[in-house]
Amino acid sequence: MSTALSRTAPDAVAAGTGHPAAVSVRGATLRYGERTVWRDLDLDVAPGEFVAVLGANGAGKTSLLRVLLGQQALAAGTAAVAGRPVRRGGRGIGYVPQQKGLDPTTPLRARDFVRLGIDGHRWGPWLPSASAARRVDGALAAVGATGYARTPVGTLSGGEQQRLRIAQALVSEPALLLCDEPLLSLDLHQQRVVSELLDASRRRTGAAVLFVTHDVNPVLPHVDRVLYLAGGRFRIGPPEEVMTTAVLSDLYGSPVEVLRSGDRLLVVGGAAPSEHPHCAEPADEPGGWGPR
Ligand SMILES: Nc1ncnc2c1ncn2[C@@H]1O[C@H](COP(=O)(O)OP(=O)(O)OP(=O)(O)O)[C@@H](O)[C@H]1O
Repeated sequence: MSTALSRTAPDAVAAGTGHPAAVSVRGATLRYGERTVWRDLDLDVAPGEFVAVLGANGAGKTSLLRVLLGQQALAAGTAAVAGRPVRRGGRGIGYVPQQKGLDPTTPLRARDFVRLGIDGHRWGPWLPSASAARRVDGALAAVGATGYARTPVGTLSGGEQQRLRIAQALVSEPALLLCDEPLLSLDLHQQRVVSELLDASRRRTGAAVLFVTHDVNPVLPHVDRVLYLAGGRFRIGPPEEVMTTAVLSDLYGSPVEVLRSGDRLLVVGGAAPSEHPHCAEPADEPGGWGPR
């Protein structure tokens, strides 16, 4: 069932651009074996648009990013990036993967790790390039990592490594940024810095942002629309349309309450209906007050 509340991207980023959608997903169904994770998903993301992807553990958020990266096939439907069918290794996508600590022995300095975002796909020796080096310097500075540019990445803290992943995703100025819980491990100040950085970057370059998160609050000021996945179904629209008690209760098929405190949202309750016993437990509900 298609449950888009507002299928059209905001005028400010969609109207009159003449460009294909940054992301276009049609009638998409994702299955792992017998299990349907989500179905009949329709999603258009305009260049420059910031879409937060929300949903309980196991709702299929990371899987959606993997589909757009060409790493996961759909059971039905189509997915295109910048007007072209998705394919593995496609250029023009910056990806911040879900965080995993880097091996302490990883033989890379921080700035080399960031530079992989420019030429990591190439075989053979790196060609020194002044402009690539300038870009790396700029990306390091933007995430506040200049001070440890020469430090081996594996010896850095989780938050410091996370800043480098974000710099690596931004350094090539991609047309599409896929961010999988990019604020994890970051302190409050860095959460704000990184959220504002992603927002400024998409405004400057016209990159679309798909931002998977369990807490919409840190990015709420920047979000154009929310894609909420639950129990194989979805809702998409501006936060004020999707993040409501009525809409989320309907989506989950059980009582959910959305509370507001100032400009922050708290989602209480929610048990994702599931076609799979694996997912039949009450959802660890996203959308909480603040950083976890
Ligand atoms: N390669 C795979 N083979 C089989 N099942 C998978 C595979 N990848 C993911 N799944 C299952 O699909 C479901 C969705 O996984 P996914 O990682 O996309 O969820 P998510 O919404 O990102 O969850 P979380 O919030 O916990 O990160 C999960 O139940 C997961 O176990």
